[in-house]
Amino acid sequence: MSAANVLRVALGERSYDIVIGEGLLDRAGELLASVLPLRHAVIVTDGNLARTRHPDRLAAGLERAGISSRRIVLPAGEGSKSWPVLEGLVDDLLAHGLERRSSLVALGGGVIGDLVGFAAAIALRGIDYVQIPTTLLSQVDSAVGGKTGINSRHGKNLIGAFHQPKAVLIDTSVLDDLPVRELEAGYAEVVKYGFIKDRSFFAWLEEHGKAVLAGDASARAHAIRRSLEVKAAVVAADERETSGERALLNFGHTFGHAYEALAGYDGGLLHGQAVSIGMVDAFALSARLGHCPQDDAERAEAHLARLGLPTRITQVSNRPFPVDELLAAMGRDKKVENARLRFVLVRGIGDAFTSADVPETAVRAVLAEHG
Ligand SMILES: NC(=O)c1ccc[n+]([C@@H]2O[C@H](COP(=O)([O-])OP(=O)(O)OC[C@H]3O[C@@H](n4cnc5c(N)ncnc54)[C@H](O)[C@@H]3O)[C@@H](O)[C@H]2O)c1
Ligand SMILES: O=C(O)C(=O)C[C@@H](O)[C@H](O)[C@H](O)COP(=O)(O)O
Ligand SMILES: [Zn+2]
Repeated sequence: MSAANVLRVALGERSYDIVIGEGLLDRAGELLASVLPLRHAVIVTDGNLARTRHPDRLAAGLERAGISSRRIVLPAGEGSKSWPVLEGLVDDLLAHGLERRSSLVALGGGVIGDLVGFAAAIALRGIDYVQIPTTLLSQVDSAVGGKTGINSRHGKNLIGAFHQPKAVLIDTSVLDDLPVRELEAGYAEVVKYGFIKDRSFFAWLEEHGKAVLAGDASARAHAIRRSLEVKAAVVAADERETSGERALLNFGHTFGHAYEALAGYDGGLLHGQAVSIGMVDAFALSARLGHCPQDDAERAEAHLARLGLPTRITQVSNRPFPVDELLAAMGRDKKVENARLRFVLVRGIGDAFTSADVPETAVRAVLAEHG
């Protein structure tokens, strides 16, 4: 077991640590003791993870520090970010004597993290929870920042709450079990940080991205750490996405969420894949509007393609994605203000900004060209 490194998310009284290292599940009790006051935890995980050794490792790790646990296993997949699954989860918690000082532990990818975080936000008007992310996507993105929630038939993540975790425990070794397709999808959110904030990180990824996906421990550790540094700084600067800074983390998501909504949650299109395609659209839109050099747009797309990520919706779906339906879905984006869409655009790789000054004709042109 290698030494852990720690990153602080600075949010005043809601501040918390992200602890990163290999094999940390086995040390969960020692590392989480200070945030589990009742010495008991409810571990919520999904059916795929339940078939791995990780829930047992976590329970044993907690037990070693005298912390008992109970387990709830939910169905795997995006479909679980729904009212029925949320209701079942909260009902189970209440039926088993949940108390105000009880803590939930989300062991899983972004689906479990978003859902458990939301359950924690609303049960007894808010209890504590800890994130133990097990996918690349959740380790670099969803476990941090307190965006929790479920999907609606009206759109992605439209119901939820900001509710920060008490701690985030990242055991990078669990990624060894993650299917390659999931690893690649998570990589989209890694490269997003380079696109929006850090051109030299992007250049590093061009050189080492393949090693990250191949499981090279040192490359993986650097990619996760740098991603979290960017995310933690953005979240600390704009916790509730009010100043525009946090909206930068939504790069590619206005397009991506529209693809996900039209594909149907659990329709086989992964969030990271949709974000990859959406980021290519956002680069094309930025270039079309004269903000971004065409060379940068091409360099970004080439990298995603080389790393095995889709860059066009037609590569991952045979279904039609009519431009009017995509635009209607985009109109339900949470960044809409006065019925006007706000886009995250780039001046080039590493320099993102938001703009409401985007003619619909330009968006239509990008969608028509890329569909
Ligand atoms: N809250 C946020 O800030 C935020 C950020 C990004 C994405 N998200 C959300 O995250 C979700 C996507 O998360 P995801 O990509 O982690 O998907 P996921 O949670 O569905 O996990 C992907 C798959 O991998 C399996 N799995 C998880 N860990 C595993 C492991 N270690 N070994 C083997 N299998 C494992 C899961 O069972 C699932 O089948 C989307 O709903 C997205 O909207 C939220
Ligand atoms: O943390 C954020 O802020 C993000 O936007 C991160 C995104 O990667 C993530 O997909 C998030 O859930 C999208 O947020 P939403 O507000 O558009 O639902
Ligand atoms: Zn995302």
